[in-house]
Amino acid sequence: MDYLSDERKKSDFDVEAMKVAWAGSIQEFQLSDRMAKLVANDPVFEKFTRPMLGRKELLKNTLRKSAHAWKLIIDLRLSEEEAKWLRLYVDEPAYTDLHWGMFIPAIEGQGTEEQKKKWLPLAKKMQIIGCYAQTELGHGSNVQGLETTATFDTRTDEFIMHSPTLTSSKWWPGGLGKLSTHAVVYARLIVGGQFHGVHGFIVQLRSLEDHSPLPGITVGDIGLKFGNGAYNTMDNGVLRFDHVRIPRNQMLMRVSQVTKEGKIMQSDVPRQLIYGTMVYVRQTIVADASKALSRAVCIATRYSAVRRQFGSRDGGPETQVIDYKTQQSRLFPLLASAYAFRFVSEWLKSLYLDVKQRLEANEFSTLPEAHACTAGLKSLTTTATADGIEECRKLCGGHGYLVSSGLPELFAVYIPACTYEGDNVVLMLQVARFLVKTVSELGHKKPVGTTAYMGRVASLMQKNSAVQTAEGWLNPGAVVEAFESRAARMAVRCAQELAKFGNPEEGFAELAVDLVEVAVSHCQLIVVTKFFEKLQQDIPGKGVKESLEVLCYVYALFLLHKHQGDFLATGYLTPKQASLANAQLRTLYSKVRPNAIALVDSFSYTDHYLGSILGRYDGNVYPKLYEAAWEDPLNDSDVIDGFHQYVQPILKQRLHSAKL
Ligand SMILES: CCCCC/C=C\C/C=C\C/C=C\C/C=C\CCCC(=O)SCCNC(=O)CCNC(=O)[C@H](O)C(C)(C)COP(=O)(O)OP(=O)(O)OC[C@H]1O[C@@H](n2cnc3c(N)ncnc32)[C@H](O)[C@@H]1OP(=O)(O)O
Ligand SMILES: Cc1cc2nc3c(=O)[nH]c(=O)nc-3n(C[C@H](O)[C@H](O)[C@H](O)COP(=O)(O)OP(=O)(O)OC[C@H]3O[C@@H](n4cnc5c(N)ncnc54)[C@H](O)[C@@H]3O)c2cc1C
Repeated sequence: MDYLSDERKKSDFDVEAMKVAWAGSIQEFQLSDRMAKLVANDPVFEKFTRPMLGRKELLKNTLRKSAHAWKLIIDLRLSEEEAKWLRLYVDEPAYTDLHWGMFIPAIEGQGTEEQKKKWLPLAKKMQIIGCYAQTELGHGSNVQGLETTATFDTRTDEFIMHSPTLTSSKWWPGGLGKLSTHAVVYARLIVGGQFHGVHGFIVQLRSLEDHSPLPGITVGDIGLKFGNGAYNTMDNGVLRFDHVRIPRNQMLMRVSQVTKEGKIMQSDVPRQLIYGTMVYVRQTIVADASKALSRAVCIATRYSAVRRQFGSRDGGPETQVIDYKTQQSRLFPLLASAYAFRFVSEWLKSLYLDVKQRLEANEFSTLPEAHACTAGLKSLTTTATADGIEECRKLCGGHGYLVSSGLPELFAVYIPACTYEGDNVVLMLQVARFLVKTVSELGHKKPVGTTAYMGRVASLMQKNSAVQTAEGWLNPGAVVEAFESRAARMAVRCAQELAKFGNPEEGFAELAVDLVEVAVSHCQLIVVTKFFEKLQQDIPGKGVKESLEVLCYVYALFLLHKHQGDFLATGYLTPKQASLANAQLRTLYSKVRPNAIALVDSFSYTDHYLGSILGRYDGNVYPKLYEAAWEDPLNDSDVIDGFHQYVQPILKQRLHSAKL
């Protein structure tokens, strides 16, 4: 029985076409759908018992699933793209994420042709397992502050890898703790007693025979992390070197080379390319944000349609909680954000692929913009997603707190995304630096790409919003101009404040809070703009484009409402115009309402991937919650172990004293 069938009938767009729009293309949809079903129908990938397992069992279970996934990849001859989807739907962080997601990309991006030829075939056949060992106990954000050393020894043509202090211990790398045989280790290069910056080195950590650590290497897991199950399926590790020698050709040498004689040769490649793997992963994290947020929203939306509370008339049904305006005002902006992040990630991927191609042809001019966009959007989308998952939990009331709602585990797995691959504040400060530089160069350099609007700063500073009615906000030009003006005005105001400081670094440090706000407003503008640009494309299917248009306005006007202080303080909007935007937002929520279930069905998630009783496709929530409670191990017996030993004596004592 489909308890949500009435809801599904209310929608006025073609869900199958929306699934394609969400996936990006029919090919991508079919590929993803095939992999989702493959995983959902395979009992090895069951995940409901995960939060009940102890750490050792949990990790062993992950290894079993990863081995099974690898077997499927080989047996079914899956492409790299199919394998990526398969791992995503297995939905369990594992050492393989870092092997495929960072170790291999680091070699691809920073290795020479010769190094790629040697290491990539081994890695891609999984004859070696690698991780990305950058962060240390003492430093993560400050990469230049890393303390591990790689000292060149001209006599033996080797580097000596060493951990000189406790704080130089590598600390956090996923896959390092128990599984990696190799790592790309980031260390200070020392040649002839001189420090030559941080570089990547391929280091073997464990024997390929018996997996024991090689001489001079101390390695282990850093311990339990937040939440049951969740990210504890990953062996984040600690690593120390005691004068471990590696051949010279294991330094990744695309950026700088060290010759046999101990000479440093710089190629034309900028040294920022050493940070290139982070740019790549940040871009994938934006795509993952839309997946994580859409999962939470799918659960909260379906449950909000099932759940009824108050409002019964003449004994009739109570009100579905999704019909409360307050519920809509919390839920629908998240639904719109999931779509917005999906489309901005699509754009970011194309920007990244373009930069990658240029880098391969030794053309580096677009790297700073790629860095700013990946850093800023990673920060913006992960912050919103982490907060959004928690909001979805609250939107599900008490039942959202049950592990079987799927939300606690999703939250626990997701929140480190605000920290890993760059702390979100540190990353916004990078965007701010980029914007300050752009503003300072306005006189002699025309801004391009996502900062092109800064070129119109003079007019953006003067012109105020012309919106007169609530309907007036349903105009892409009016909305985009509002976001451009706000970002440009905030940037200029900050630049003026900065100019008051004699020392720019001192000014940057003092005004950091305002600078982060400028960076956030710039990144929000990017997301809004890319959503409108998406709507200019051909999007087939009855009502699909219209529904997306509604979501685009919900996203933009929700932000405008939330940050109306900025829009008012910069003088671009009047209080009346801000309240017209809010009135329009209420109308838009009413347009989303009948389509809400269809909009989350369009994510095409299997019940397996959602992992939530509240978010079940058929809406059969209460009987399944009731059933699941009885499956809890505590309910194996009526009287639990420990009762007779610890509780009964207390009860008896009370009875005894009561008699007295
Ligand atoms: C179940 C639900 C689904 C959830 C799915 C979950 C996960 C899936 C996601 C992904 C899959 C893979 C793995 C999963 C999980 C975890 C992986 C985590 C791995 C890690 O966690 S791995 C460590 C990452 N660790 C960092 O992230 C450190 C952050 N810290 C930095 O990144 C730098 O340290 C910085 C930038 C703060 C300071 O750098 P600095 O000290 O050099 O100083 P400065 O600021 O002066 O920069 C000098 C010049 O370089 C330019 N520049 C900087 N960065 C650049 C870049 N990347 N590209 C190009 N240019 C760049 C600047 O723009 C400037 O340019 P200019 O001179 O022109 O102004
Ligand atoms: C689950 C998980 C997986 C990880 N996987 C890996 C991995 O595979 N490989 C790897 O190498 N690393 C990994 N990391 C490490 C991760 O990349 C770092 O933790 C991250 O980059 C943040 O650095 P940090 O820990 O040094 O934070 P810190 O920089 O110490 O942050 C602490 C606080 O200081 C603030 N702060 C720091 N610098 C500034 C500044 N300049 N201005 C203002 N505020 C500042 C931050 O905003 C934050 O509030 C992982 C981390 C986690 C949690």
